[in-house]
Order: sequence, then structure tokens, then C-alpha cells
Amino acid sequence: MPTLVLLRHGQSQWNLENRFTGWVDVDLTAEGEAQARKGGELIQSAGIELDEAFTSVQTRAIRTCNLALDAARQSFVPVTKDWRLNERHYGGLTGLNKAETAAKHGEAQVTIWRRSYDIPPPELAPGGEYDFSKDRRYAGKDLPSTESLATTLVRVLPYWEAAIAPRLSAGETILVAAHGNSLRAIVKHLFNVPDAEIVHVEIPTGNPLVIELDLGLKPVAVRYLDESRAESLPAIG
Ligand SMILES: O=C(O)[C@H](O)COP(=O)(O)O
Repeated sequence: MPTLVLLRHGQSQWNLENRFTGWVDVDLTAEGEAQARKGGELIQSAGIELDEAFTSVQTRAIRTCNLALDAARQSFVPVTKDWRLNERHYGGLTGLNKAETAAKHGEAQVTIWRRSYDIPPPELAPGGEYDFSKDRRYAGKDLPSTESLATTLVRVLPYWEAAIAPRLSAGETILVAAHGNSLRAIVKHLFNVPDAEIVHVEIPTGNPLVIELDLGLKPVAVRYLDESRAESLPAIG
């Protein structure tokens, strides 16, 4: 049976500092590393045998993937990295403190920027501290200057369809170690979550979300491996 394990990276330095991160390549904190290892241990103790893993080109997700595979004693599993699994691009909010931004613009506006489906944050001005066009991992790519969850899904979905879905359709067990919003995009697609309801879907750091699928890739069962840190899950069917 196709099985998908979604793993949000462990706590990053900017999760800790409460800053909008998006495409900034911050690393894990020591606690984030421990969360990633714990995720791997849970995968191992659940008896999940992975065939392949996919991650973004961002350090916090790559290191989470590697730490989890090591802890699961499955470091031999092939890993593919692709920018289309990156966190959503936070545009002009990148680097700002989330609480200070809420104090300035109001909680309601910040919730719209963070959790609405299709309202993106303001665009990132080119040439500043966070100009990702100078980063060689994005050379030749048509980069966004901001992303909503909807536009994140627009770039995640072709990669999902081309690289990940065929492996699942072949009956594999797949780990995707990625980011809060690239994973919310995958969950929205798989569970057909209505646009107005995706605002309520949160994915905790370092807690493997195991989704069993039928051969048409419709979810038939879903659970978090660490129930003590679970968030509510979208309905099946
Ligand atoms: O990019 C970020 O700041 C976080 O990884 C996710 O942020 P969010 O909870 O505001 O979507």
C-alpha cells in the first residue's frame, strides 16, 4: 500500500526567534536536531520501511531528513532534493519578527498573510539582503518575489505529480521532509481541503504525519506518530 510520511523540519533558529523565514537558509537549533532525531526514532519504532526520501534545497529540511533517516537506521535510503519543496517565499515580510509585525499591522492582517489561502505578503524588493537570485542553487530559475499558499501549491504540484506521485503509485513508502507551508500545500491537494479551511491546518515540527493511500492516491488512513504533539487532521473522503 502506498505510504507517505510528511515530516516538517525541526525547530529552526528563526522559529525560535519568531521571524518570518521563508527562503532564508537558517539552520536547526539543538532542539530542532533533537526533534528530527525523535521523528526518525518514531518512524523506526512504527516499523516503517522507507523506499525513498524527498526534501527541499534548504538546510533545515535537508538536515532534518538526514537526522531522521540516521535515527530510523535507514540512512541508505536515496534522497532527492528540489527547490519546489522549499518553504513558501515570505516576500517583504522575510526576516521580520512575527510579533512586531502583528503589533504594527494588527493580528488580523498577519493571520491573513500567514494562513489565508491566496493572499500573498507584500513583494520582496530586489537587491536587498534577501535577494535569492544571487544564490547559485536558484540560478536560471524564475524566482517568486512573494508566495501565497495557492502559488506555493502551483510550484509544488508539478513536482509532486512528476517525481513523488509515481513512486507512491508504484506502492512505495516515501518520506517528504520539508516545511510548514510546502507540506500544507501537499495536504491541501491530497485531502482536497477547501480553500477556506486550510487556514486551520497546522503541521507541528518534527512529528511524522503518516498517510496511507489507495492506488489512486486517495488517503485511507492518517495519523501523527507523536500523538502528544498532534494537531487536528483534515477529514478523509
Ligand atoms: O517561514 C517561516 O517563517 C516558517 O517556517 C513558517 O511560518 P508560518 O508559521 O508563519 O507559516
